[in-house]
Amino acid sequence: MQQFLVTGGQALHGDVIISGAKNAALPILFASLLSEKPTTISNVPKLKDIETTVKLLQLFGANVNFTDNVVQVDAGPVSNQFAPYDLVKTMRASILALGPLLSRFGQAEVSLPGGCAIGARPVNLHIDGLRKMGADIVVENGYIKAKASRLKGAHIIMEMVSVTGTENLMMAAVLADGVTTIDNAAREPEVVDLAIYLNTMGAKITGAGTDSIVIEGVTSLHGGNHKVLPDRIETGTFLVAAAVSGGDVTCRNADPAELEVVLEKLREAGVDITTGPDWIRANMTGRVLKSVKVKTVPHPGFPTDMQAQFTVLNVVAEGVGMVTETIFENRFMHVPELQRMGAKINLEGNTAVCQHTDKLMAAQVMATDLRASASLVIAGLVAEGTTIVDRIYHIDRGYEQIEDKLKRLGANIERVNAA
Ligand SMILES: CC(=O)N[C@H]1[C@@H](OP(=O)(O)OP(=O)(O)OC[C@H]2O[C@@H](n3ccc(=O)[nH]c3=O)[C@H](O)[C@@H]2O)O[C@H](CO)[C@@H](O)[C@@H]1O
Ligand SMILES: C=C(OP(=O)(O)O)C(=O)O
Repeated sequence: MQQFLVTGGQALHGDVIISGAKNAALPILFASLLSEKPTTISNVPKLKDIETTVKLLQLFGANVNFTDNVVQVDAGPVSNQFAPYDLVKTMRASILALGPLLSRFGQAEVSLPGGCAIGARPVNLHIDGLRKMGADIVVENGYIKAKASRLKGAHIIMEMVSVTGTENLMMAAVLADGVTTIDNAAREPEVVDLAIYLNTMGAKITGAGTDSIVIEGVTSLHGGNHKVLPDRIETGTFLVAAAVSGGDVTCRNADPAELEVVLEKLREAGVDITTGPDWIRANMTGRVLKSVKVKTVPHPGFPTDMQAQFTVLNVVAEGVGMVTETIFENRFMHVPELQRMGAKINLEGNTAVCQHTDKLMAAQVMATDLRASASLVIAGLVAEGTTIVDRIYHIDRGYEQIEDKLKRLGANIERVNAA
């Protein structure tokens, strides 16, 4: 098992190149199953979750080539619609195979993904939506078994805003008979990127980015090329690391429009934020970090995937900061680990009340999920001594070459094999 050793005390300085978004690349790769023709997807981050997705696509029978952040998929030969537990358990987003497989082949059997450290994470909305489109679905022995000779367009009102739920139903609707409307749809930039990719292949989707998406079914898709949008959460993570360490970092290949609320919160925290068309600079030199109040909500609100990073920001900042989590019921697993480093945080229901902590102290801490891991690394950057972060396979799910990128900014971080 690998660990990070992070020695605190260096302010981050310089430029960092932002990778393509994991949460856009994943649905887009699964969407390639909808076409019999080859497609090429670029700016795909090299991550554990992407490797898992490639394995799943290959298992279904697709020819996949992944070189230099470009994935070529030929899903023409796909003949198997079974997603086994062994692969699905390592990546919840595997549920995104369900919509495309069912829509193109009339059948799919996908393991239930189950919960994870941040919560129960049910998939009832995916199943309900597909049933509304005429699918016959049973859930037995831990598998979702779905059949439909051809899905039919339907009016689906999502009970709650679900990102992958919206994506799964949008993909399923692309080859359905008739028009599907998804109301109370997720508005995340990754949903928009998926719609752009699908439209490039001949789908007829309008309204992505609003809460009402309309999909006019077509009989087949052609091939196409698509470049995945920049990862807004990776961007936000580096901006927070710059702020917390008192540094000056410019994120390149980034999109400020995707991160408006996060940038607003960083400005409120006293960070000098400047932006250009494809860059964002966070300069903290000679400035005082002030605590902020954040509450996670679906896009365009403050993202839950930035919550753990802002918890650390609030611990280091002057004053009392509040972080309220409304999306997932258990997304504070980083709090006890940060407390082990001396962070003054009180959990009051779904709010973390963070008091300014003069000095964080290095400790051995355990990563529990992807963004919790990022928060521990950021804390390590400012703690006194060398922090050991265990279970960094979580961070490898979602951050491409994080230690190399941090080192280039001056951080003292090493990946080692645990003794
Ligand atoms: C691969 C990917 O894109 N992951 C993101 C996606 O996860 P994911 O798509 O899994 O998250 P959802 O948007 O579906 O979850 C939002 C809320 O809806 C609930 N829910 C969801 C589906 C369902 O069928 N029933 C149900 O009750 C969830 O438990 C949660 O409380 O959006 C989350 C919220 O922005 C992000 O944190 C994840 O990084
Ligand atoms: C929670 C996340 O991912 P996933 O939905 O894949 O678990 C995340 O990206 O922070």
